[in-house]
Amino acid sequence: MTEAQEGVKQKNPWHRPVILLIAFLMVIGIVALVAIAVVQNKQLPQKLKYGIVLDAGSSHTALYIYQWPAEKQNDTGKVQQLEACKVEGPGISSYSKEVTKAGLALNQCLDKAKEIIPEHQHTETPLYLGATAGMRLLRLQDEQQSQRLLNSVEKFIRLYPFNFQGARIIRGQEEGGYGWITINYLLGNFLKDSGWITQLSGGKDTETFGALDLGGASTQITFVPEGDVEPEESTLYFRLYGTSYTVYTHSFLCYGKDQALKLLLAQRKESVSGTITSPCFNKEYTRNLNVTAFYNTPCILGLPNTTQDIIKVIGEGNAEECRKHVRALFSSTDYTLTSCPFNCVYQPQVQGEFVAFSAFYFVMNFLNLTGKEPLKQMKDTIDNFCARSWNEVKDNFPKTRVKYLSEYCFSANYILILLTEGYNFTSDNLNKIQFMRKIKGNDAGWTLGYMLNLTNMIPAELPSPRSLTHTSYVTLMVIFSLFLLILLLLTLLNSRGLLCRAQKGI
Ligand SMILES: Nc1ccn([C@@H]2O[C@H](COP(=O)(O)OP(=O)(O)OP(=O)(O)O)[C@@H](O)[C@H]2O)c(=O)n1
Ligand SMILES: [Ca+2]
Repeated sequence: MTEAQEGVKQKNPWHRPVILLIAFLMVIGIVALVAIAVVQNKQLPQKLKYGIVLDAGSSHTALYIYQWPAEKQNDTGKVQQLEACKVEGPGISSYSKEVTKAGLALNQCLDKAKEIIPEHQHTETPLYLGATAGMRLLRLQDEQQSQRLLNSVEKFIRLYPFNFQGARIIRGQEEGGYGWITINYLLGNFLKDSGWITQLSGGKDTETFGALDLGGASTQITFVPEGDVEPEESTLYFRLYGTSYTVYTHSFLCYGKDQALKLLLAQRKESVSGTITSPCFNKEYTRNLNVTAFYNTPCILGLPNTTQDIIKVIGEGNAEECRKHVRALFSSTDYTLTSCPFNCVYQPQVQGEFVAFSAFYFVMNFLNLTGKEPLKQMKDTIDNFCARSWNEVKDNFPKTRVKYLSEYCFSANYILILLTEGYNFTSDNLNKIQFMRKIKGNDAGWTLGYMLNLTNMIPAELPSPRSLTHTSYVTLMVIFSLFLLILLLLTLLNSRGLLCRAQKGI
């Protein structure tokens, strides 16, 4: 071996500790890259789970089927609505005189659930039935009858193979609270990014949206106020994904759209001939009311003072006048259960964004008023609609159900007054309300929140992260690639320098 060869060997770059360190770091870098890729792309076994909720509302019942990947049940936004089935006929409270029929009516939707959910999972699929304001009113009228009705419905549902968890009347506060959970869960507001990079940096809490629900027999408002929430009965405390929320909620029984219409018509004193005129229906519209059936609600104290069995309602089509009649509902103590609704019920100032669903959406969507139109434009649209004659309206919307169509003039004015004079939205913050029926393919309503809660699918604390979010994954990949590139360059530069020096015999 020549002296020069000996020199090159002695100065072989792989013999230097710095080069060994670089090589060691490169190996670590490669192992890290492979590990990240494996963790990120590992195929989780895809077992799907199912849950069923029956929403027994005052005007109708609907069955919802939810689905989620079993392994990810505590992640936010993983539960999806698979199916919504509308039960034929009215709400269950309408069957108080023929209780067995209430259960029977559910069979079509329950059969559908049996078809959709794989048979081997039927017995493990929880099924809940929650009844709302229609049943709350029936319970006030006749508690035993409402229990008999629920028992009969339960008996029928038990004929199905699902894991039935019982039928119950949910409280107004629960209805509001679960609606609020549903929309914020679907909007991803409880946790914007559950990736561990975000979590390590303290996590980012997002503002929640308030929830506005207008049913047939009650209406709910639920939101996180800026200041304190005072009365205990209007306060909900939630701890979700590591954040505590103090939420204001109130449910106004009798102030759903159908009961409010009854209150409105009960204000009118009928003439001797048994007719009532109302500015809240289109001109030329007439409706015959069966006095005992129509006024048979605990929201109205006593029947109207009439000898007639039938009262005829005649539309006048005047929105401005209609709003005056509606306003009276919010201050009147004559006919209502609650002696002092709205004005006397404590409510903190509305703040932040809101989602308004159910009848809020149906009515505003019909009038093309779901685009955050200014208050003036809302009023003009409603005024124009009410001023149209019933025959013209009917001809223009032949496909819309007459029951809904005939009430849009009243409903729109009711919504306007409820929002601005009941809940105290102003022309400045009315545009913070988004009227929505669905969020990412899921119906907005209390049912999803109810199921999430009862199946313990919303953890109080942050679940430990299992895999990376896409952002975290890409960031890590870029960092490690740069790291490897720099190491490679350093190695090249270093070995070239050494080689040159070796060749020169330095
Ligand atoms: N396309 C539609 C569907 C429903 N409605 C009306 O909207 C109201 C509320 O419907 P919904 O939210 O389904 O009420 P329920 O859940 O049945 O009532 P509650 O929540 O008070 O028990 C009812 O008066 C119904 O007639 C409407 O105007 N247009
Ligand atoms: Ca409802």
